Amino acid sequence: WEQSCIETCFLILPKMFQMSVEVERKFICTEEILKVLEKTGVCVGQRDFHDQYFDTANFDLTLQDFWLRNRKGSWELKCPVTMNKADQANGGQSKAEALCSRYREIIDLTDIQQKVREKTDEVVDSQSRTITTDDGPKTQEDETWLSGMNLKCFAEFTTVRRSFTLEEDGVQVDLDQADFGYNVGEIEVLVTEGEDVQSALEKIGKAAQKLGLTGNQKIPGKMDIYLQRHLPKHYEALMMAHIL
Ligand SMILES: Cc1ncc(C[n+]2csc(CCOP(=O)(O)OP(=O)(O)OP(=O)(O)O)c2C)c(N)n1
Repeated sequence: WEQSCIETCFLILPKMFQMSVEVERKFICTEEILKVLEKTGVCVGQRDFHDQYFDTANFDLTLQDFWLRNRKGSWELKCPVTMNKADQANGGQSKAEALCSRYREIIDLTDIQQKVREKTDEVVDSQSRTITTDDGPKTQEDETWLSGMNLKCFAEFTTVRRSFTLEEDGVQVDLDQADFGYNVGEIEVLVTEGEDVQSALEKIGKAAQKLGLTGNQKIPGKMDIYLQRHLPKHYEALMMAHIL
């Protein structure tokens, strides 16, 4: 009993708290929207960060909608979230959902390496190539595991981000300026995995209305534009696979 309590407290609980799902809607921030945001939101700060994104030469991760990045020295893996039964019963993708994206974020390096191995091994298996199992040391700074899994940096850029909070519980609005010349805003709500995503979508819908967002087209993110401009082959492969 004692052992299982220790495991729950030190091994399982911390990981449960890390399993967050990010629901977000991107938008192009016009002068009018900025005015409303500055009036109704609270600016919680400005920061800049450098992102490096990694994949294999065959785009094995991104073609499965997995996005591995290093931001300011920390590893993050964004994984696609499949629709649950309640969402399917709700009639599949609603209008609100069509404008939003949702990803599960893994930040524990061991979990990231395991998931990446799983995702790239599937591809390796199907092509009958040799599987590399020794991933090397597992510290945030040690990057030898990347070459062990044939991962290379394919994109890197710096973003200046201004963040605001809105009245709605847990709604954050970020205004990003990427150094390759693309500005994009996002309304974001974090939910714990398994929680009802519908309430997050509703909050995002209300925030969008408040800001006066019009149009019902999904707005491209920084990576979409980066790939389109700098890596057309990779971009085309992702478009063909309906990832972007
Ligand atoms: C609109 C849209 N954007 C990105 C993707 C896929 N995708 C490409 S790169 C990528 C990873 C990060 O994308 P994004 O959330 O746009 O970056 P950022 O805002 O800097 O991250 P945050 O600070 O919020 O964690 C994804 C999920 C998609 N399917 N649709």
